[in-house]
Amino acid sequence: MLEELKREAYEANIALPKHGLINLTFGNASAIDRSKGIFAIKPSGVDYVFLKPDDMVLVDLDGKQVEGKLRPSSDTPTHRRLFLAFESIGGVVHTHSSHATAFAQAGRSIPIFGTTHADYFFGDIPVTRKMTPQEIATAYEWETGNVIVERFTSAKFDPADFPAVLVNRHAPFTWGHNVAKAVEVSIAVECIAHMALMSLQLEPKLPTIEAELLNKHFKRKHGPGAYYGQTGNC
Ligand SMILES: O=C(CO)[C@@H](O)[C@H](O)COP(=O)(O)O
Repeated sequence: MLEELKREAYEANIALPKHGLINLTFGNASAIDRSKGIFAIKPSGVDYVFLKPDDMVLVDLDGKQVEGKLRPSSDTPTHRRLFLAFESIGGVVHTHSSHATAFAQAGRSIPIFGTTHADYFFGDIPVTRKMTPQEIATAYEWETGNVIVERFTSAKFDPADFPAVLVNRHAPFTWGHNVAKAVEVSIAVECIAHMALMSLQLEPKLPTIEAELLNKHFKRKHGPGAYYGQTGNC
């Protein structure tokens, strides 16, 4: 069932190590078929080297596993929470890319210092609050999705303008109109985080980008007729 969806999710998952966004079995990617309310996600704990398209696990939006011999990713409830909250997205990616994860572990958003950043995000890449001991001890992965949704709802962020978040003490989650776009955003987040870290080393008091430059770069990429194709490494 849904062979094409499983293939799409598979391609996104194997792209993560190819772009240096994860090590070992960290990270996961998922793609949703909105017409069926089913998403395909990486199986838990399987080395990316051994992954096959048919290993992808199918889960519905109620959290029920509808197909797959293997256990779905441990982060499946987080992906599901995001698919339910952000109805325009078609794919979610979670990585542990080093520089973006450094900002997440430090509880820092990624400040917008330049046009590379402004091409993808309409401002700083936000970080969530820390999760409470209660949230960690109960439905941790679902609550991880909740703190992301809470961050976006409280700031009135449009998930299309900010297709990424840093989960405090954890790592980045990204999304897009399809999972290939979510992979591209994950590549951009890691590039931008690395540049931001180096910029802060060069100038610890560096102010964020001027509004006119942000508007010019973001709007020319995301305005009417903008090209949404996938690019390679940053
Ligand atoms: O958040 C983390 C680790 O902190 C995840 O990246 C897991 O390591 C992925 O686990 P599975 O998808 O293999 O269950």
